Amino acid sequence: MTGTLAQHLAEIAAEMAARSERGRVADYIPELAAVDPDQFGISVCLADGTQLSAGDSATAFSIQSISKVFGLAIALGRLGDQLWTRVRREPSGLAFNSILQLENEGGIPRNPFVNAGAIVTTDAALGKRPPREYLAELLGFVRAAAGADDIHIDRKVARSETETGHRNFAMAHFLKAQGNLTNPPDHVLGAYFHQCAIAMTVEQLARAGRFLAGIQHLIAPERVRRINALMLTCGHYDGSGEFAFRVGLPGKSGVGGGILAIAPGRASVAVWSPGLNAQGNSRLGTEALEMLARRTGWSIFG
Ligand SMILES: NC(=O)CC[C@H](N)C(=O)O
Repeated sequence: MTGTLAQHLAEIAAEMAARSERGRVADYIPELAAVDPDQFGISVCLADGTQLSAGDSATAFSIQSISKVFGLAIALGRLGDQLWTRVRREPSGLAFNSILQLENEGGIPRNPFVNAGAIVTTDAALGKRPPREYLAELLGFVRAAAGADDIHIDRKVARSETETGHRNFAMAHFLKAQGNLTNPPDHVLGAYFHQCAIAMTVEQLARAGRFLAGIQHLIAPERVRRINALMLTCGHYDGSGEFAFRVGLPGKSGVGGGILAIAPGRASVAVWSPGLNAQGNSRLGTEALEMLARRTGWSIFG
């Protein structure tokens, strides 16, 4: 299996390196606009402990919204099912940063992976603590999951988004007005922007996802199952249906071009290519996962 898998990964990386249509790098966060789109990396951790990688697998990138998965794990650990009184579990059918639904639906975000839902989840994970303390817990969790100490927050990316993230400020203030934030909006967003600015390689990210594949035990299996359900239905925003159709795995994307995909019981997979499709998900990352799922038969739908 590992021999053929290594071959699959090498072939996928070679094919992705040759693509000319690579999507558009996120430019609404100035610091991310400067990333070279000509990069691609993939890494897979298997249940037997093997890890195989190809392409730019040791280059750190901004994990952005993939961090929402780790933040959700921490919020659920602190609040348990109480979190679901403040955020729902339905796909939004709208862009990750859309404000439209929030007023219509009384300040209760559709799910923890759209920005509004992640802002509420971050507020819940913060509790009454200063953002610094929450970020230390989050980094500790990610480092423990990845088995790596050299994972850091890229402060330039965090600052870049703090200076330009006006849509997120608008949402946080609206949530506050609706009584769905306990902390001041700037504290919550300080934590949120810094969490999004965690930089990791696909090798580290694939290892950090093992607990979601059930091949490392970090949180209760019941929570793992639920986080996977949300990744499948909401992890790619208004591209979630298409991702389930093409790849058939729970996945979480970020505008840095990373995707974490989970083959339950089998593997944790991380891909990265900075160019995005119209829904803000990695264009080549999705294509690579589609190829991998087809070749391995890992789709959860058989
Ligand atoms: N989809 C994403 O990765 C979005 C995360 C980004 N930090 C934002 O809030 O806009």
